[in-house]
Amino acid sequence: MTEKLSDTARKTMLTPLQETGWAMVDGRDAIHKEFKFKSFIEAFGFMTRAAIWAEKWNHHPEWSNVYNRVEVVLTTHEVDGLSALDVKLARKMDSLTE
Ligand SMILES: C[C@H](O)[C@H](O)[C@H]1CNC2=NC(N)=NC(=O)C2=N1
Repeated sequence: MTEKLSDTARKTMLTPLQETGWAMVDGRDAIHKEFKFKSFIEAFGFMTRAAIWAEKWNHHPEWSNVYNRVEVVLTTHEVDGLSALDVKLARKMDSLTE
């Protein structure tokens, strides 16, 4: 059963993500990050690679793409807030840009 991140988990798990550009969404228990790429094709390729992991983990982002930018919001709808799955997917997305 997916659970909301505890307060202590938030401190230990979200702090490193803030260092890579993730931030809380105002008014939502969710995190967001804008990824910027050299081109539309690079942005779309990132989305394709991330989509494979999202499908594998059955945990999907709320995201939009404008040209070379991808805006990503992560939250867990089942618990109406952040869970470990959001942290996992955020870390994976960061790794897919390297
Ligand atoms: C039925 C399906 O397993 C659920 O709707 C999954 C799909 N992907 C999901 N993605 C996210 N971000 N949160 C969820 O609660 C969620 N639930």
